Amino acid sequence: MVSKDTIIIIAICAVLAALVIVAVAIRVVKKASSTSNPLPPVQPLARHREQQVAKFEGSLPRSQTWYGSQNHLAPHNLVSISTRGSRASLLAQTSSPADTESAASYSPSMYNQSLHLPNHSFEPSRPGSSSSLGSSEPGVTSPSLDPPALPRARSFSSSPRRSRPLSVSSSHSTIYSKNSRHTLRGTPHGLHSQIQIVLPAPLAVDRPGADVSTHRSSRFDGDAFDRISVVDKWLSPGMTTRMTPDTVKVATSACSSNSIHVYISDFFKLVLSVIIMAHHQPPNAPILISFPETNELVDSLAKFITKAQKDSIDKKGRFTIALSGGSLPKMLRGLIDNPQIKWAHWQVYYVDERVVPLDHPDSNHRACTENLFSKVPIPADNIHAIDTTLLNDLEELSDAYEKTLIHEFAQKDAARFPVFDLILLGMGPDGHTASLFPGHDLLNEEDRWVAYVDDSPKPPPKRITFTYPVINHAARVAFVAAGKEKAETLPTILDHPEEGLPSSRVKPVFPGQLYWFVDNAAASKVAYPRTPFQL
Ligand SMILES: O=C(O)[C@H](O)[C@@H](O)[C@H](O)[C@H](O)COP(=O)(O)O
Repeated sequence: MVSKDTIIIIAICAVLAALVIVAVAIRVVKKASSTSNPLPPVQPLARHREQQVAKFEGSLPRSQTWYGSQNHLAPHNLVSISTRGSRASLLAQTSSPADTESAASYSPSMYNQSLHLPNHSFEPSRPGSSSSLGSSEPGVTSPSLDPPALPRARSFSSSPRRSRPLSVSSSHSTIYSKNSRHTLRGTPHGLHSQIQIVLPAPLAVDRPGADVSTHRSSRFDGDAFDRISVVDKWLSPGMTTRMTPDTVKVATSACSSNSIHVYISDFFKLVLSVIIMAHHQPPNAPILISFPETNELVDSLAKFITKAQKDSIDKKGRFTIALSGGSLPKMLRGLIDNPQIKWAHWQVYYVDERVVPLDHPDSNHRACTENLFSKVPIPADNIHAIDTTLLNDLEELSDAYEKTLIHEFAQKDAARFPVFDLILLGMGPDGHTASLFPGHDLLNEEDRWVAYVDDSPKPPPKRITFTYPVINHAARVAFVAAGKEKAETLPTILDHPEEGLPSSRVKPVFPGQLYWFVDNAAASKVAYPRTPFQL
């Protein structure tokens, strides 16, 4: 069954190939007629580029004309697709409103919502959009959860930076320059995960306040740098480009023999952008399910997990799940004596774990074993605990756990990051989740899959933890938060994500879905709309 995306891509390619043929035919005709027709007026975008080239060349010493491109998709440089009715087109700063309205679109009506390049913000799902747990109330959309302002990192000690697992490349690339580290952001299934194009300097956008010299001294870290992709980098801050078939036709038909390569390269960048962004969707809005009593929450959570494991096993023959500690293990008792659970197909990991022996009272593995695993027929080998021979070396311990993830995922899935079928999280009174604590440097970790802290504000101090790149690539992430002691924090997490608390930064990349299983006591002060529990 050909997927919708594939059909979109094929349609777009066919249209664009036709345009290329038209452009080449026009060039041939022009050459044949060899009459000197005046070029059409330079398009706003092309003019902007000429100005940029002149500015850039003026700023370079004679000897240096090329440098590793620095691609940093600052939000205002985003090229985004949005629809007007059934029309989709790349938004642009157009010379006149008329241009806006007259721009033909070439995409079918399947684009029924704004698509934005990765800026890590939730777009409210469309009112009445369906979810695997039933649809939200018609007409009620989730409040937009804007990207959080990153709090100033406190001086916690945590995992020093190291490149990602070598055997599995992530889609986040880090370019180190002499003076500073620039990290390319992008949702690993999004812009950065498929394409590698390195453009010469003049085509790289000037990041606000960027020091051009930094660019020139940039080096690509062989380990960390595995791919870079650019959208049209000539978009000046605040400028977006609307490229429509009309504009593209003009661009290609304007080609003279000595400039056709420029327009065609723009043309293919457009093609690339359209195809890539046709694939990119903003994260789904969280689904909040609140239960009057904890027991109802436990039963519904068990049904939810049962369905998730069935879907995964039916599709892949296995179910990968990661568990948190704290009160979560007790909330899993609904899985005991459940005949629908195929324990032999489960692969269980820990979202975080205290660096203590496995029989220590603080061990999450011990908590999960006492509350669940000792009561169900799950093979011991399917439970992946930490290597307690490495308790005295946090770096080695976190590396070793990361390697177990690589073994599980890198050799079975084509994804660039481990894609857990389900990750179960708790939320601490300070808004922490896993062992990711407010203001901690680990909140900004984009390369490591597993990191460590040795000064956790929640005892015990030494822990290893998944990082956001892993958490935010799961197919499903479910927070479980119950009790009135969560009532003060939950409104900040769901109603004011801009505060940037760690739990607010859990935003599974599309099509991942985030759920909150809470009781009414925890949600008593939350404004965020509830969704009825439905499988
Ligand atoms: O190892 C841990 O401590 C947990 O993974 C931690 O992130 C926990 O989920 C929260 O602290 C919430 O704990 P409670 O649910 O017990 O409040």
